[in-house]
Amino acid sequence: MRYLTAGESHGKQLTTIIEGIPSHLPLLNDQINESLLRRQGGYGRGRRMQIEKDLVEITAGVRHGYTLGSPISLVINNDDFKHWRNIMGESPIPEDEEVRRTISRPRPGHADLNGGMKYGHRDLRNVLERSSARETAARVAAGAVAKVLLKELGITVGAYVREIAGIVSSFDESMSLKERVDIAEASPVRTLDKKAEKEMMEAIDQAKKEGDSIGGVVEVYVEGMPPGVGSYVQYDRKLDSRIAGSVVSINAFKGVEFGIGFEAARRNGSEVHDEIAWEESQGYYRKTNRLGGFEGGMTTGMPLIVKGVMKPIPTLYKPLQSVDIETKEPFAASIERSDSCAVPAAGVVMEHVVAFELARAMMEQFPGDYFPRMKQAVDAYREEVRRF
Ligand SMILES: Cc1cc2nc3c(=O)[nH]c(=O)nc-3n(C[C@H](O)[C@H](O)[C@H](O)COP(=O)(O)O)c2cc1C
Ligand SMILES: C=C(O[C@@H]1CC(C(=O)O)=C[C@@H](OP(=O)(O)O)[C@H]1O)C(=O)O
Repeated sequence: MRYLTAGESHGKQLTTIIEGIPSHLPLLNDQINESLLRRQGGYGRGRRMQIEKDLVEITAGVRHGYTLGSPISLVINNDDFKHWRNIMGESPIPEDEEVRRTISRPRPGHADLNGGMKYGHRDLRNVLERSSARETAARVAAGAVAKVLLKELGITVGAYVREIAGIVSSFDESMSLKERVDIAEASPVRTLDKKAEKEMMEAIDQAKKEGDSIGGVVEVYVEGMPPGVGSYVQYDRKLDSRIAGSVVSINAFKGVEFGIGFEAARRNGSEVHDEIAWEESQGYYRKTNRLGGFEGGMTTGMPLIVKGVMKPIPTLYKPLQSVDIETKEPFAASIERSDSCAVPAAGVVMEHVVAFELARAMMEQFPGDYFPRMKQAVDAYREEVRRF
């Protein structure tokens, strides 16, 4: 199972093609739209999100609300395109520089300069348009389909914000995923701690006022993964490693932690590893879940806990120094609009990116052409390993 996306930030539309989803999976636009809407929200977003209303059109692979087993194609329109029609080149290159809005000033922290050198684009807009996190809408669409598949298999995935600008949320870690998600979705910064929520919102306001930006940490929590998904036998089949790669592939994500994460480096082994127990109704389980649900590149059957670290947004209203590639003169970047904090939205992106990797691993492990057959195999496997 794999997916590809295409589309420029201010181009006509975003396209996602997913291959490998089994047939006979119930799938409706609304399930994808709910995810797209969530990604657009969150305190700290800029003006662009007031222009867009992300809605998916399923253009292939589904009939009468069920998947066909053929590639699924999803399209999301960019409403902002109407303002960018000339600039994005529907007609021949306009003479007027004002209309062309050519970019020769690379923004620190973005793909602009490296991408320009690599692809020979002297108009850095050709880099910016594709490297923009607008593309994450297309990835969320793919992840939303993966979430539908996982849910039918009894696997649920959610996300919330753990930290913004050094303000750390604390909460009762025995809460179920449903409890966590219900609280997060009611919070403007998608966090589980009311006190931290207020401080996080103040920090976003403050950063905005100062023309600065801030980052944070989001956490994805997964219930219902059977044990033994992924593999230890080959490096590229280790599920934790695949998840780490997919998280860092999200724009502005710079790190990943599983369970207690980097804290493991500071503790003794007895305070890190999770003791094993068995009980008739649930089978094998761990008495704690400090390793976040992974051992040996495979799931343990405990909830998965994955953190992603997002750097502050690189576009700052208080501009950073850079160099104009035409004149080689220094300049201070000028800004039209930007998010000041996209951590709450990025949590939704991470949830969907992780969901896709999990669905992919399930598809590799269980027969995946016809969904009812796959479900049967997953149920039989759950029963087998409970008694192992
Ligand atoms: C949901 C989301 C929204 C973002 N919004 C902005 C933005 O408004 N302005 C900006 O400069 N960067 C924004 N970014 C981050 C940039 O896209 C990212 O830093 C850039 O593409 C460079 O990639 P890198 O940080 O992974 O190296 C956003 C990222 C995400 C995940
Ligand atoms: C469009 C989205 O995010 C964009 C991501 C982004 C960037 O540089 O990554 C820059 C901004 O784009 P614009 O310059 O058009 O305002 C954000 O709005 C989105 O999330 O859908």
